[in-house]
Amino acid sequence: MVKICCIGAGYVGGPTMAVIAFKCSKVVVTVVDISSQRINAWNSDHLPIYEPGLDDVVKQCRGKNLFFSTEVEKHVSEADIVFVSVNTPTKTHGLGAGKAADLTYWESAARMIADVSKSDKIVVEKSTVPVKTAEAIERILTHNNKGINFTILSNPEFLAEGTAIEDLFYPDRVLIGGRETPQGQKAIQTLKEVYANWVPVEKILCTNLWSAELSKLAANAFLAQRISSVNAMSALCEATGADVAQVSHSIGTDSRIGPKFLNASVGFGGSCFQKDILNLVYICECNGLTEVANYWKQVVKVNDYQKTRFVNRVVSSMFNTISSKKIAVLGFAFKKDTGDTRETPAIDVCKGLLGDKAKLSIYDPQVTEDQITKDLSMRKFDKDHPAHLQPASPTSIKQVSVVWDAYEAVKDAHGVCIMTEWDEFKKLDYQKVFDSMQKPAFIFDGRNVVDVKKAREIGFIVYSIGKPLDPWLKDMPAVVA
Ligand SMILES: NC(=O)C1=CN([C@@H]2O[C@H](COP(=O)(O)OP(=O)(O)OC[C@H]3O[C@@H](n4cnc5c(N)ncnc54)[C@H](O)[C@@H]3O)[C@@H](O)[C@H]2O)C=CC1
Ligand SMILES: O=C(O)[C@H]1O[C@H](OP(=O)(O)OP(=O)(O)OC[C@H]2O[C@@H](n3ccc(=O)[nH]c3=O)[C@H](O)[C@@H]2O)[C@H](O)[C@@H](O)[C@@H]1O
Repeated sequence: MVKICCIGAGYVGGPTMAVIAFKCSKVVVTVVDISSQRINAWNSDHLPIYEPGLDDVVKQCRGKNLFFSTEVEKHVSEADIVFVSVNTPTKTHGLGAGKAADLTYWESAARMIADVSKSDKIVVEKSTVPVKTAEAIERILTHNNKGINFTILSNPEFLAEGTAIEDLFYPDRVLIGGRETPQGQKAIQTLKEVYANWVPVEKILCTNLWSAELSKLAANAFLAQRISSVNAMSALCEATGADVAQVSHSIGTDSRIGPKFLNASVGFGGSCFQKDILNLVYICECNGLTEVANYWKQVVKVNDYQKTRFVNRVVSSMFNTISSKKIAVLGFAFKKDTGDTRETPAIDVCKGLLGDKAKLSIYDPQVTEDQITKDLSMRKFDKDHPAHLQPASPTSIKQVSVVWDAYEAVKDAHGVCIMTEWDEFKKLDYQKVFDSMQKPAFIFDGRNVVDVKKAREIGFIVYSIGKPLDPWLKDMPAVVA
């Protein structure tokens, strides 16, 4: 029986290991974490993350060949293959602060593996790491040379939150990078055999270590770049009367461009796109590639511009002041079907609105009040560190209330900002919403979920990203400097 241990029971470690256990009955998988709270949740009926289909998979294997434990050292020492899926956030201080990846958690995991191991192991980079990390990790693993062979592989994860189980069941590809040595190739083969239990072999791509590490950063950069490209177009659409949905459809039917990832929005969020691009920028700068670094930096800049543009639309539309006005914020998660709020555009938009002294009433079906309060009081980049390093009890913010119903949020509001494309926001009774709001009633749709024509017929003044502007908004400046 192959024994797998995964260090890090987060959004990646939890679902990926659950699927490996589910698909490979002959493999025993143990997921370990320093956070006992997280492990307890994995062992309970209320899993620590919301992900469609995850509950079923976990229930079917937990206690059979899938285990969650805080006994990190014990399970690492017993494993044949150790996946490392810990946080790799953006550095907040020191050299490379605000750009470079913080490898503190990875390094401490690697040191622990080296210290507790008594047998040969394959160590798999599951976290997203800078290219060449494997070299540093190899040095750490072999520092106290006890005669144990560690073979390092890079096996980056491409799942997206909200569709993690589907992505893991039917991946576009699985990528495994290893050293071009007999030992490296043998390790690739061992990991390949695990995935081959359910992934067609032609979809398992094998490369050298550096290609695998860099491919992950490149994939996220390309995906984010598409969103920034379409968002840049959305600004031009608003200025010219073109409709960004029509433009996206028109260009997406070109098979060379393709239709996916062309939805204009208030900006991309999530724990990875920004951090991975900043990391890529830093690596380029370190290699003296300033022009290349600047090229990728622009993807993040346009994303920030899109959020600022949105806030400025809200303020300028509402007579240039939102001071003391109630604004309903529908959705806080960075996308639908997840409760994850890391780097969600809602944080920057809410902070922008609060900066103009608005009163916010926030509703998200999956995000707790505690989480929202934490997010709005935390510094940028702090969010992606392990939970035990984050502020314990955030102080509530006077101007913000969090409610558990969309209709409650919009009651007496002057404006509604839609921040997440939850299906339920498409199905709201917008006549009822309109009736309960102050007039004129505004909708600012950051996700293009509202039927603009219908909403205007009801009487709303509607701003929808990249759509032809409401006559009310036409002469308002899109971005106030
Ligand atoms: N969230 C996502 O959708 C994706 C994330 N990734 C990458 O995967 C990595 C992990 O991301 P997430 O799962 O989202 O992070 P996460 O924050 O949800 O999970 C990381 C876990 O590692 C634990 N941890 C940290 N140091 C530890 C140590 N020394 N020993 C034991 N446990 C430790 C933390 O307590 C935490 O529970 C990151 O590098 C990320 O870039 C890659 C693809 C998708
Ligand atoms: O490395 C990672 O963490 C993962 O990052 C993304 O996955 P994720 O962030 O979970 O979700 P996405 O579906 O990519 O959405 C990211 C953000 O872009 C936004 N988005 C996405 C698509 C689009 O057309 N427009 C748009 O604004 C989403 O609303 C969301 O805020 C990638 O899609 C995954 O392949 C990758 O593994």
